[in-house]
Amino acid sequence: MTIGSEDVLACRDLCVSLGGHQILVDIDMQVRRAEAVALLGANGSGKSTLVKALLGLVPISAGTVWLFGEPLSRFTQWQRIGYVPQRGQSSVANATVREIVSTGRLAHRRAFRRLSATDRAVIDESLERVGLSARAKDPIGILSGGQQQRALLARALASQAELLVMDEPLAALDLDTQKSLTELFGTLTSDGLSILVVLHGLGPMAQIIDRCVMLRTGHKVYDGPLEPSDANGTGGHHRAAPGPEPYLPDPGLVRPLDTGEGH
Ligand SMILES: Nc1ncnc2c1ncn2[C@@H]1O[C@H](COP(=O)(O)OP(=O)(O)OP(=O)(O)O)[C@@H](O)[C@H]1O
Repeated sequence: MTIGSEDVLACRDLCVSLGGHQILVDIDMQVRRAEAVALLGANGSGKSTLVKALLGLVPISAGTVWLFGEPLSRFTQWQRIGYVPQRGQSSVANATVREIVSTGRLAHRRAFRRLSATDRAVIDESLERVGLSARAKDPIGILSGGQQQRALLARALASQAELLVMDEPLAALDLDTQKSLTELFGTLTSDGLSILVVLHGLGPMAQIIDRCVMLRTGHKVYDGPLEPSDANGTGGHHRAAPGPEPYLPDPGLVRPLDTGEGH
């Protein structure tokens, strides 16, 4: 089985079982270079599990994952991937914000070497980009939830990865911050960064998402582009939480149900 030369991430027939239950069933998907793909679906549909399986963080029961063209089992270039886990999964309360962001540079440093001037500049710029420069010396544990999320994003930015995998990165962030980070992600994808992002609602991210993959009870039920009318971001919540009725594989499902505009 071959994968596309532009694919930075791909999986075929991916199955995951946890605790005796099959969580993901025969998932095929890919993320291409410079593409931003949203992973959508109701609570418990398997989005986080899929992301973790793609990164080798949970065991795969069947199927294959490729990262940058290498099978997951042989992949070693983890510096090419930045991962922003779901909030609350990676807090180290006593570390300072700067220390957390500095760990994003680990893959670039040689063992036992201090941070280089380049490392420090990248860390400073990453803190600046998420608006946390003034909080750099604070222990991360005293920051608000949204500020902690920004620190995790800064760590991913500091890694200068080619693929960012993010699990609800904008949850708990105010709208202005969501917009400015979306703008930043848009600039980075224009420069060749690829993004796979778990979202509950598209919100401002609709502006930069090229394609969405929707899961329902562990099955992929949609993989396609956003409709042009989705670019205003109003449709995401409807898209992210399909109702209990049988799924119709119709891209119309990704159309906003209520744009709030009168007739
Ligand atoms: N370690 C585990 N053992 C057993 N079941 C698990 C485990 N991890 C996840 N699950 C189950 O897998 C299903 C999918 O969970 P997952 O966290 O992937 O969903 P999600 O789509 O990311 O949900 P949410 O939108 O609520 O974050 C859920 O029913 C969950 O209970």
